Amino acid sequence: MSRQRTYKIKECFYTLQGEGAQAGRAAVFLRFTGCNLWSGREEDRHEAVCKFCDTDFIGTDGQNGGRYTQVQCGDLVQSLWPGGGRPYVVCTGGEPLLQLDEPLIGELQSRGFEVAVETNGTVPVPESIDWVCVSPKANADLIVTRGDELKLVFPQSEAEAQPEQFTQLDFEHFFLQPKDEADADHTPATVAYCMAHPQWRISLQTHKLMGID
Ligand SMILES: C[S@@+](CC[C@H](N)C(=O)[O-])C[C@H]1O[C@@H](n2cnc3c(N)ncnc32)[C@H](O)[C@@H]1O
Ligand SMILES: Nc1nc2[nH]cc(C(=O)O)c2c(=O)[nH]1
Ligand code: SF4
Ligand SMILES: [Mg+2]
Repeated sequence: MSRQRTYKIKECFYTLQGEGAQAGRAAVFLRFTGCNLWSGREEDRHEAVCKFCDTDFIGTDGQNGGRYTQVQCGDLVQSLWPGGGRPYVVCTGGEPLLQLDEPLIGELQSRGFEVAVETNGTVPVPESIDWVCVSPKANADLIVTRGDELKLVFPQSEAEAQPEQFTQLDFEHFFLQPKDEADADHTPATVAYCMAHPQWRISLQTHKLMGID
């Protein structure tokens, strides 16, 4: 008996894209389980490559979470779109490119969806994706050097994660996104950097400001 591959989905929900050049646009978010830069367990955070993550991406216990085949995943995403407009799905995680592949992208596109990805840039990007957002991380090999937007969390102390390291790469948009941290407000420093370096725009996490997912 042949077994169909399944995708492990943490959660899937309909909201507005909060960040970057598509901020404000209605989107289905498809959050994949797992990441290559952190286990997702709080007790491992201090030794993770990526230490500032704001997301729970372990397991399949979120809203609409579960293991889905390609067609089931398409059904789920399509069921959350209200109709009208240009259907938009943002694949995120965790690191979505550990699982998202050409067959699933094709499945979503065949249902009329424009397919976006939020990636840390350490995993090759399938050619057919419509919108690529890369968010580089210090101490992680950046292999994705082109795309639609580069969205750097700011500040990061390491030399290799300074904004100047990325300005020659082949992206349409360059964003700095203030690092969301419990006891510090990094917005003023991000504002100052963008004003001093006009190639960069600020990306606020507007969903958090609006109190939506
Ligand atoms: C949770 S990540 C998932 C996708 C992928 N693993 C990545 O890192 O791009 C989604 C976006 O949130 C950003 N992000 C994560 N933690 C953040 C924080 N504490 N403050 C601001 N942005 C954060 C990431 O850099 C990325 O742009
Ligand atoms: N509304 C909303 N916009 C987002 N943009 C990127 C997100 C992510 O976690 O990848 C995110 C998210 O979690 N919610
Ligand atoms: S790479 Fe993305 S999902 Fe992974 S820990 Fe960092 S911000 Fe979170
Ligand atoms: Mg998020």
